[in-house]
Amino acid sequence: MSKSRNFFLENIPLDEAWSRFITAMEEVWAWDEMPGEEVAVDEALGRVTAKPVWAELSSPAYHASAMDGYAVRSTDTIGAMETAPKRLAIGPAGPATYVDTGDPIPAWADAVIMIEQTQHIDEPDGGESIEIHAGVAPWTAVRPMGEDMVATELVLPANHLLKPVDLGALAGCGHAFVNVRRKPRVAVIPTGTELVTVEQARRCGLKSGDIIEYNSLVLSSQVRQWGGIPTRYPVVPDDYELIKATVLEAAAEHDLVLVNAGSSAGSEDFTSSIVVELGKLLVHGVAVRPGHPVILGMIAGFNRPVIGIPGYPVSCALTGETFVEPLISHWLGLPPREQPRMQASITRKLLSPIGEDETVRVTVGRVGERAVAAPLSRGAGVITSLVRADGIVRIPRFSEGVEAGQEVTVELYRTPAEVERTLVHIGSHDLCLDLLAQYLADSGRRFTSANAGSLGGLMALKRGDAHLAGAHLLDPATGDYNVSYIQQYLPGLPVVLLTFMHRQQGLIVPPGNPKGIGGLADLTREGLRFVNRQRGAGTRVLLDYHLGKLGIAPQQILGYKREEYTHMAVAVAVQSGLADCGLGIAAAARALELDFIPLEMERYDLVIPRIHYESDLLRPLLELINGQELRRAVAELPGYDTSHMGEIAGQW
Ligand SMILES: Nc1nc2c(c(=O)[nH]1)N[C@H]1C(S)=C(S)[C@@H](COP(=O)(O)OP(=O)(O)OC[C@H]3O[C@@H](n4cnc5c(N)ncnc54)[C@H](O)[C@@H]3O)O[C@H]1N2
Ligand code: MOO
Repeated sequence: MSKSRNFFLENIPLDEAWSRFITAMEEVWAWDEMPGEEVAVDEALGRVTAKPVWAELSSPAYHASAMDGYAVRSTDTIGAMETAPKRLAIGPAGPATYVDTGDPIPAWADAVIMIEQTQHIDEPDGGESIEIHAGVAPWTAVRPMGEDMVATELVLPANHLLKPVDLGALAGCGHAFVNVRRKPRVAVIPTGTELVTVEQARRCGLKSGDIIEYNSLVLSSQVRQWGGIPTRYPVVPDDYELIKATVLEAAAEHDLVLVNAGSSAGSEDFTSSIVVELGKLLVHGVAVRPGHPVILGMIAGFNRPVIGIPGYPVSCALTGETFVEPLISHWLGLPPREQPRMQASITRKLLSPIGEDETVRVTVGRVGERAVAAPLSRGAGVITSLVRADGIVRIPRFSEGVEAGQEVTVELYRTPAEVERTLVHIGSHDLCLDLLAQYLADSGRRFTSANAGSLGGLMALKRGDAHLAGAHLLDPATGDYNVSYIQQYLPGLPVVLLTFMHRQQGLIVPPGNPKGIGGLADLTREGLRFVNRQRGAGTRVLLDYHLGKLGIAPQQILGYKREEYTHMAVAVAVQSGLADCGLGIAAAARALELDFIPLEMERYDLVIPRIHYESDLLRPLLELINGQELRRAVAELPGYDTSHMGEIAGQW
């Protein structure tokens, strides 16, 4: 069998891929629901019934008193009135007998009178009785036998996911054990010579090319969450025979084998060839993105399905959701999981290739009357895009994308109630916003932030896509920040300009400043490579302002046209040696242990439309900005000054 690389990736629509997979499983009975097994009821939470459950015993098993009081015959109480009370002697055979809530009522009784509605009388003859002032209807305050469950009655159907109350009902009607579907056993095999465990990384550090292995952690946790039993295998290096042997061993003992990475066309991507050798390759390449190079196949002999899961972490997690979850649900007799959905307006244009269903991760919030969805990073390696995602939007393969402002359906990872208490920030990003988010969480608010640069933030406010925008736009003419930009770009929109903090901008240089850079005047030096920020970024405006003052033209600077989108990206360019310096904030330099040459404290404001400024939703944010706690936390970060925090720098 050839061990050569497989360059051929198909583009099979998702429905077609599923139908091939299901047909192949049906042929060998691998698509059948899992068989049942008996488990004790106190072990059965989250399991799924394999058979209907019928009550063994009735509950209650006798006519029970529903109240503390006296059991009576209802006929003995007829005629009792406020003006003509009746007396009933207390005795074991009636006409009145004391019972507690839950006690069986005597066979002769058919009702209970609550103790508060009786008056106790000591009779002269030493006997006791009660006086009642109203008659009672039959079965008053009595829980008749079988009120809850009658023996032989259906208590739970088959294919029912057991909740805590279900377990109570099962025990209550006499079941100590319940027949539930066996949990599917799923092997999770991470492959890749570059992979190291997080423990190894902590012990020995990371060498260039090392990647911390965590996809198997994600996949096995997904499997467990969806009701299967994962086996997380140790990393198998990129060795054809080793991977093959592991897959075979796993197939013998599991219902499903997941092989992670090695799914595409690289020199060490063996999974598809191994599936061909061990059984049948059904699909290699599905028309979805991320997750395109997915492999679906069957291992002959054991008749086990195998899924080759792409290595990129986002592709891996989404392939789990797309293929593993529905399979486990089906085996357990459950319908595929359905996320709550909502309509939202997308905050920016998204282009998407025709021919592939694309899954875009978004944050979601409600800004005024509109729900808005802001796209997160589309990189298949950016696991934090899934961590931060409030939901996903699917762009169908027939479409070229969506326009800004277009309505889309979001499949939510959160509850709609969480979306309602979300503050949406679009604008320039700063570390302090993360701090703000932490503090806001204590007040029950979520804070999502999309980095669109200062001007991008103002544009988002104009479209009604955000509650607030962080901005640090210097006006070269006045030396003031943001005011003239708001007047120019947001005419007619009532807004409040609230100062958040001042932060140190300066030149980020390698440790020890090897090129001896002293300031912006040095940027024109022969051979010195600069890295710039994108147009519309406040930092870029600041640079241009100072270059103007120094009489330096952009053409004089090598790398002026090389643009990065965040402070961190600038710092990374310097750290990796791609540039000798870049303009950015002190915090970014500090994060990568780079040196920093201070240039100027710039003002960073929050631009907030008045309608949101005065809303209940934003009140905790204003309280934080005006309080001491957040101020102290920001002041502790290097390069920040909080002496103007909370001042109103303008309002319109
Ligand atoms: N020439 C082509 N190259 C690639 C194609 C293609 O069609 N033609 N497809 C791209 C797409 S799309 C994806 S998705 C990836 C899939 O890659 P593989 O499944 O072959 O996985 P690797 O290349 O081994 O790894 C990709 C990436 O993910 C990291 N990784 C792998 N396993 C883990 C793990 N267990 N935990 C954390 N991270 C992991 C790995 O180190 C790589 O960085 O292929 C594209 N290329
Ligand atoms: O399919 Mo890959 O998963 O797009 O990144």
